[in-house]
Amino acid sequence: MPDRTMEGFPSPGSASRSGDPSGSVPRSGDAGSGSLAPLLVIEDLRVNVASDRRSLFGRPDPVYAVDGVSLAVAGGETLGLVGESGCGKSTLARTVVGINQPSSGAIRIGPERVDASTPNGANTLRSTVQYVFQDPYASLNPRRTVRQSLDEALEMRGVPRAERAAEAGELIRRVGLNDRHLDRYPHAFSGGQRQRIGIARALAVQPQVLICDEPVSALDVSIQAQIINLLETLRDELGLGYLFIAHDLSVVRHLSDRVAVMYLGKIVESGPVEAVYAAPQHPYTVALMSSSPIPSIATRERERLVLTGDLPSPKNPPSGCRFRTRCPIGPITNPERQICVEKAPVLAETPSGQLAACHFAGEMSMSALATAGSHEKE
Ligand SMILES: Nc1ncnc2c1ncn2[C@@H]1O[C@H](COP(=O)(O)OP(=O)(O)OP(=O)(O)O)[C@@H](O)[C@H]1O
Repeated sequence: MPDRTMEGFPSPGSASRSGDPSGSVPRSGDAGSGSLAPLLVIEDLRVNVASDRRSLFGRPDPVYAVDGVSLAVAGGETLGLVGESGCGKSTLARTVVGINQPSSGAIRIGPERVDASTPNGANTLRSTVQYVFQDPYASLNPRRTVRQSLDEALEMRGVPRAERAAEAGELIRRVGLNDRHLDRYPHAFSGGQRQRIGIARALAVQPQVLICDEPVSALDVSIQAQIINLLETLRDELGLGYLFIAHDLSVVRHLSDRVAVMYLGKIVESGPVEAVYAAPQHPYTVALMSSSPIPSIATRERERLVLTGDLPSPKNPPSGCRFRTRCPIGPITNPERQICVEKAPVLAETPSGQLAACHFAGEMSMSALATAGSHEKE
């Protein structure tokens, strides 16, 4: 297994992890959990973010911020989710925990389909999947001490009152704080400590899956490493599955077994993290990777692929391939690229073992960037 350790991210657990599915071939058509039994399964999920209020002009047209996404996360593994701002990562994550309602598709916990709009489904989700927010301060009640916040979650789990103090102590120590922190309010803590408390609160319900939505991007770099290491340790010790959303590709690479790349509401590439980082098959992934300062995926004389234009709006996605308006493969006027205008590509297995949704998958590589049209040298 390749060494995934990096400066600032000592990784005691990852070297000995035997369940790494990097070499396994995911099921065709989704970003599946490789050879491990999936805990959380997202099937063909669509999420309409248009307001459903009627106006004089009737109901607005649907706006699918998530449009046909299938993913799976197994216990003890991390699925990284990357893509530029506005591609739908948070909408997907919020739908999985029941904050947003799906328009269609399914969410399963193991074999059981859960519907967050029913009391039973909401309960199942709350007790199995927990959200770790980018800003833990926003998720902690400023008027409650840490003990009170943990107590609430422990009560929800049905822990008897007499046992809660001991459990709260265990939880706070598990995240690297200590008992004297329990009777303080959130404002008394630093950002990193608050994130530890947010994680302790998530753990209090004994979830199986954590949705980590940019959990370290608001923290100082030195603190980021500590929180990443804590998440890694918890995953390995408790067998948790993580859906890990981040912009920092180095962090995603360090923590993830597999990675899924999202563009305008759809997964455009997914696979074992080493395969995707070493040889991205979708031109969007190539562009993302080329803009990231990760030494091992950069050529010696780094080439940077610069995408032109902004991410289109999900209100009005391009026909055919959604990436075609920014695709660096070649002019869309080329007759051979008509297919990109006419037909939406589906995720299909590539020779290198990952899935990519591109009619020309693999035609643009990191090493070919030097000959690509829109690139810069650093
Ligand atoms: N409640 C809403 N009403 C209207 N549009 C929305 C709503 N929620 C999300 N969107 C739109 O859906 C798209 C996806 O947003 P989302 O926040 O999920 O993206 P993201 O990838 O998580 O971005 P970031 O990395 O900046 O958090 C965006 O175009 C956004 O404007």
